[in-house]
Amino acid sequence: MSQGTTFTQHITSLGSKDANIPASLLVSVANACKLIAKQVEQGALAGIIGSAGSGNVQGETQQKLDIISNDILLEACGKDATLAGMASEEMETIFPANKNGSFLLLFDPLDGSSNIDVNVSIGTIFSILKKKTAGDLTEKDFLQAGVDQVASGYVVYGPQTTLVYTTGQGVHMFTLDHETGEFLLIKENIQISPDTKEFAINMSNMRHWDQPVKRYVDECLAGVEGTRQKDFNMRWIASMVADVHRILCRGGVFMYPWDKRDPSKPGKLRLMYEANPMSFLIEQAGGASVNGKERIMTLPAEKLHQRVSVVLGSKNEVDLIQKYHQA
Ligand SMILES: O=P(O)(O)OC[C@H]1O[C@](O)(COP(=O)(O)O)[C@@H](O)[C@@H]1O
Ligand SMILES: [Mg+2]
Ligand SMILES: [Mg+2]
Repeated sequence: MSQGTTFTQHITSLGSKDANIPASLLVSVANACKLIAKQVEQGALAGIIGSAGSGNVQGETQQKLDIISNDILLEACGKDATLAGMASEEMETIFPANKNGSFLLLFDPLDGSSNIDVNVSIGTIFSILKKKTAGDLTEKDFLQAGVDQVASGYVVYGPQTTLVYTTGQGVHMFTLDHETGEFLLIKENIQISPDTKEFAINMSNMRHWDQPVKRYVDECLAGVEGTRQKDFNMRWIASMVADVHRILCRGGVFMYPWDKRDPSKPGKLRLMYEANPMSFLIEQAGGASVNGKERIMTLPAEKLHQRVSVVLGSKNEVDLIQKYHQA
């Protein structure tokens, strides 16, 4: 399709050929994200800056915008007749929608919460599954592996508001045009270069990492004089959504590995609404996504708020890190 095609046209055209594509639901998600973008742009003028003074089920302090974004998504998507129910980082359990709905929506309503107050890119991440069994909706309906996703994507609220999505037919990127209020196509079938000289990791956790991650980062830092024989650059935005966006645009590797701070936690990021949707996009763009040893998209889903270690991005780098974990 040509540049300038609206997101609604793009997804409706795909949806008209395949009933498994949640076209109307994706349009609802995009519309909700336009409303969130407005709040983000207004910042302090809209009274959205600062802590909400509450905590979520994961023990994290909620920002006002975490809650506002969650409410906007519930309200805008709950009306969609094809949606059976939702789950979110900000809600302990599931939120039923329509009895006859056939899709399930999971989201991180606001990713990069620590960046809200400092005007750095943040985003919304979403994953869509099919409801596989008839009857009342339960949490179990949501516990599906990443390979079962029928769509995923994110919207990044940065200098531009950009929507990226996949339904398993490539990865496509749209930018919000404030004149028309539409997301307009800017790039179709994005591919990530298999090699990179850029890595993203929170270096302050270095002393807590496992040996394979230490080895990989040490080798990057050794530059042209080391075994990799090339200089690497480091970027860390601390919003997964913005770090993944950079990787889709120009390659790179992103890591949030398991570390010794709390050995009982498999990682910081959440499988169902952070790692799985991003893995679907990355794989569709020719990259790879693993928890160190295994492909993230085939990991069994055991809990709504399950955590996972994440290594994703340019294929050759991810393969190397995986090899170090298997050594
Ligand atoms: O504080 P750290 O270690 O830099 O963590 C940053 C990571 O945490 C996250 O902000 C977690 O997501 P939420 O903001 O949705 O909780 C990721 O986006 C980001 O990659
Ligand atoms: Mg997040
Ligand atoms: Mg969040």
